[in-house]
Amino acid sequence: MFVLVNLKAYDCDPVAIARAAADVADDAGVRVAVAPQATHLAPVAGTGVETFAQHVSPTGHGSHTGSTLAAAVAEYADGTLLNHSERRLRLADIDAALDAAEEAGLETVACANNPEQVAAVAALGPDAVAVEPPELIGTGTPVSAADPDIVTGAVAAAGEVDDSVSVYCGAGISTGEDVLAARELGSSGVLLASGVAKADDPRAALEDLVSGL
Ligand SMILES: O=C(CO)COP(=O)(O)O
Repeated sequence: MFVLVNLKAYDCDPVAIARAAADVADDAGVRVAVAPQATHLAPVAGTGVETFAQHVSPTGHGSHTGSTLAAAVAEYADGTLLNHSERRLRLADIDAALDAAEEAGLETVACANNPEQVAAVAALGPDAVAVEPPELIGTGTPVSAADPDIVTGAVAAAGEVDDSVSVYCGAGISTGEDVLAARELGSSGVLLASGVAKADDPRAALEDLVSGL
C-alpha cells in the first residue's frame, strides 16, 4: 500500500511531518510520500521522504507567469497530484499536465470524484488515479466505510480502461483500520490530509496508518 499525505495549505510543519514520514516509511517498509506546498518541496525532499507536488501546470517552459513548471518541480519532487477536487482541471488540461509531468519524469496521481471520472482520467494514462468523493473530504468519515462501492467501482472502472493504472482512494481516511479497509476494497494506496496535517502528533498518526501493513 502507498500512503500519500497531502498537506494542502494546512497550518503545519512540513519538514517535521516529512521527517516523521521518512522514519515511518523506513521502519515499516511501506511507501509513504508527502505533498507540501510548492515552496516547501526542496526542504521536504531534503529530509529524504518521497515527495510529491500538489499540482503541476499543463504547460512547459515559456511565458507562463505564475505557473508551476513540472521540470522545476522535478528538481525536488518524485511525483505530483493532478486534478484534486480543490485544484480542479479541465479534461484537456489534465491531459497536458500529465504530458508535462511525464516529460519531467514525475510519477502522476490524478484525482477523480467517482468511478465514471476515474474511467475518463485513467484513459489519459496516469500512473495512478485516486478516487475521492469531495463531500467526504475533511469529514473524518472514511470513504471505505461511507461509500465502499465508490472504491470497488473505481477499481473496476480503471481496470476496464487500463489495468496498468493503480487505484488509490481518499477522503476521511485517518487510521490504520481505514487503510486496511481500503486495501480490502481493492485499492493499492490511500490519499489523505487532515488525519496527519491537523494531528496533534503527526508521527503517531503516521505510525497508526501503517500499523496493519
Ligand atoms: O483531499 C484529501 C487528500 O488529498 C482528503 O482529505 P482528508 O484526508 O482531510 O479527508
